[in-house]
This record gives sequence, structure tokens and C-alpha cells, in this order.
Amino acid sequence: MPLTSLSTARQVALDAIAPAEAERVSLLDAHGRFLAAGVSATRSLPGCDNSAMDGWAVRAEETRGVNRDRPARLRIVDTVYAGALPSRSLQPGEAARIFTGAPIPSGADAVIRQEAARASDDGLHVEVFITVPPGHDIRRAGEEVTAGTALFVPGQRVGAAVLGVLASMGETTASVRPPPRVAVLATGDELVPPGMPALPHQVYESNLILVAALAREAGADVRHLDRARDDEGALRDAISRLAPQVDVLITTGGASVGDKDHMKRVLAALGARFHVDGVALKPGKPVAVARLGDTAVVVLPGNPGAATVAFDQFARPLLLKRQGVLETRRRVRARLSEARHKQAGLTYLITAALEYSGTGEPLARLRPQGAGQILQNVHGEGWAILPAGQADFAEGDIVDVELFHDSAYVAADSAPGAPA
Ligand SMILES: Nc1nc2c(c(=O)[nH]1)N[C@H]1C(S)=C(S)[C@@H](COP(=O)(O)OP(=O)(O)OC[C@H]3O[C@@H](n4cnc5c(N)ncnc54)[C@H](O)[C@@H]3O)O[C@H]1N2
Ligand code: MOO
Repeated sequence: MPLTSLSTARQVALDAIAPAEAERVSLLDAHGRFLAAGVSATRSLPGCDNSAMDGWAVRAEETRGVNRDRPARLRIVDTVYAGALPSRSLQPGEAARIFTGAPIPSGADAVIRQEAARASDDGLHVEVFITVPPGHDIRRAGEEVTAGTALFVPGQRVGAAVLGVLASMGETTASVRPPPRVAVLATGDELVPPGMPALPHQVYESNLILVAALAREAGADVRHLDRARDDEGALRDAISRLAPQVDVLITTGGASVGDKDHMKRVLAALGARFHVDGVALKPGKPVAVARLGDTAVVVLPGNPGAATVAFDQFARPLLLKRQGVLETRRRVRARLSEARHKQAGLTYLITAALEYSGTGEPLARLRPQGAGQILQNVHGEGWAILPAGQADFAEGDIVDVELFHDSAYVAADSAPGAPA
């Protein structure tokens, strides 16, 4: 049976999880999450006509034809600070001292910045040196937002700017979905925890920290990092203990066909239902996505390079969907810096560093690729996508590069099993 294509597998995998119930949390706790409900403006911004400058509120018509030699001389009748209200309306021949953000007195229709005016020593009069049109240096009520305007749709990522807008509406909380609870389970008898002595035939266990950090980058609350021996009983115990405690269980290792690759078998024996089992993807071919009770399970290959790609393509979308969103990464077209041969029938995702020089497409320098290698993950801006249907690529061939840090998010349909 041919392996499932990457795009089909990604669609099917999403059925393993549904968005969590929304919760209301304080604005700072909402930082980095995604809005579960749309937000409309509950007030206009600004809330009233106010001054854009420190200076003088005047009637614009009284500045007509004035200059330094022939200033307008106005009587000072009020001082208005931000947060205070004017004590009276402005009559002809009058000016009010005003400060940035303070409400404009009725009768006034322009502001003169204080650099363009001079108050008399006795503080009774001000001379205005410039001619201004009505509305000058006034921020109009509702000029940025009028009450009732839709500000954000569900799925909006809550970054610093969004939080600022919510606070400016007087909000103290936002409706978001909780971070998915995650456990990561690594298996492999060759693995030794960092900090312990390791012989050359042993391998330092590095996937737990790698996957935990990737999960956090996808918004997860990583609660458990565990290791189990390559032994069916040990795996069964670990999975049965961890799965009920989390929304997503991510395993690494033991995913392939070797004698000690028990992961999928144990999951199936525990009653897991597989949505995806093996994908036409390299690295990451043995990846699987299953559902065990209420828990989504992502089985990553043990090879760190393969675990990284498989996490990115399968665990990350699941974690994001649990938070209510689907992610689309921006793709750019780039020229390959060197020829490549690959296996036909598999989509290759290879870390690419982009070099922009002059005009046209950037150059994509592909990292040396090996599923077991780990350094390839470190430097690069995105995945160069070498499509399944092609085996040979020449230097200069155009490929798509999916950027790691340029994403758009839309709300996922909250119905479980809805197509992505
Ligand atoms: N006959 C076949 N052999 C293999 C196939 C195949 O189709 N037929 N698939 C290959 C592919 S593709 C991959 S990817 C690997 C994945 O194998 P496993 O998931 O079973 O991974 P392991 O055998 O457990 O480990 C592979 C490799 O990675 C190292 N490793 C594992 N876990 C960790 C960890 N937590 N930290 C650091 N390094 C880890 C492990 O020592 C091995 O070197 O299978 C191919 N084989
Ligand atoms: O997924 Mo394996 O070779 O693709 O590492």
C-alpha cells in the first residue's frame, strides 16, 4: 500500500483533536494564546475630541492672517488638563491653556502648539503667531475606532499590540483556550540522561528537551517528560499512566519496524485508534497520529532530525487546533544553491537558509540532511519543500520554502472531526 501523502495525512491527523473549551483569563495570561471569540469596540477611540499637543485651544477663525509681526491676542480663560473637563465654553477673543489628551472646550475648534504662541508675563493673554484651519491638532472622537466596530475575529493571536487594544477598551480579561497539557515519552535502551556518564555506544537522550521546547513554542503546557525502556510492559505502563493526564501524548523512538520498535503495537493493544500511520515524508516517515481515549497521541520517530520534522508537521498542528486555530505559514520561492537527488514518492522537508542578493528569488542553501542528525535543525529560516513527484533537482531550480516564523492563523471549526 502506498504511504499517505503529506497533505492528506495532515488533514486526517487533525481529526484526532478538537478545540478545548474557552476560558476567560487576565490579559497578561492571554498573551501568546488565540482569541476564542470575536471582539468589538465597546467605546470609541478617542472617546472625545481632544488635544494632540500642549498649547492653546482657540477658535480657528481668529488666527486668520496672523503671523509673528501681527499676532492674534487672546484672553486666557481656562486651563484644561488631560482627564479634567473644561470649566466653560470659549467665547470670541478667548483661548484656553490645554495639554495633550485634554478635552477640547466647546467653542474651540483648533489647537495652537505652545511653540507657536507666547503668553504675557501676567498670564492674562496669549499671542498666537500662526494661522491654522479648523480641526488643527485636534484628535476627533472616534477617528480611530467607533464603538461597535469589529476589532478582532476568533483565532486572532494575542500579541502585545492586541493586548494594548483590549486594555484601551477597558477590558481586563480575554476569552481564549487553555494551553494543551502535554506529556513527552522517550524510549530507547541506548539512551542515557544528560548529566550521567555515557559510553560511546550509548546516546544522550536529547529528544525530551527538544520536543518539550517545540511543544512550548506551539503553546503547550508540558507537564511530564518521561523515559521508558524498549520493553512492551514498560511502554504499556508509561502510556497508561501518562495518557489520561494530558490532552496530547507525544512519544519518540520505537516507531519503526525493528525488533524493539514496540510503540505502535503497544498503543494498538491499549485500544488506540490510528488516524495516520506512516507518511510519504522524509525525514519523519514512521510518524503516526492516534487517539487513545480522550487523548491525542503523536508517535515521533527516534531520529532527532526526523522527530523534529514529524513534530512540526503533525504535533504542532494538533496543539494549535486544540487552541482553536489552524496555521498557514508563508511560503517563498527560492533557487536551490546546489543540485539534489532524492527518493521519488516522498516529500522531503529540508532546513534551508535563505540568502537575499540583488533581485529575484533568494538562494536556498540546504542543510546536509540525515534523519539522525541534529545540527541541521539549528540554522535556517524554513523548510525547503522537495515535492514527492520529483527525484532530481538541478542547481537554480525553484522550490517553495515554508518560513518558520511568518504564520497566519484562522479559527478552526470547533466541531470535532471538521475538515481543516
Ligand atoms: N528496515 C527499516 N528500518 C528503518 C525504517 C524502515 O522503514 N525500514 N525506517 C527508518 C526511519 S525512516 C526512521 S526515522 C527510523 C525511526 O526509528 P524509530 O522511531 O524506531 O527510532 P529508534 O530506532 O528508536 O531510534 C532511531 C535513532 O534515533 C536515536 N534516538 C532515539 N531516541 C532518541 C532520543 N530520545 N534522544 C536522542 N536520540 C534518540 C536512536 O539512538 C537511534 O540512533 O528507523 C529507520 N529504520
Ligand atoms: O524518518 Mo526517517 O529516515 O525518514 O528518519
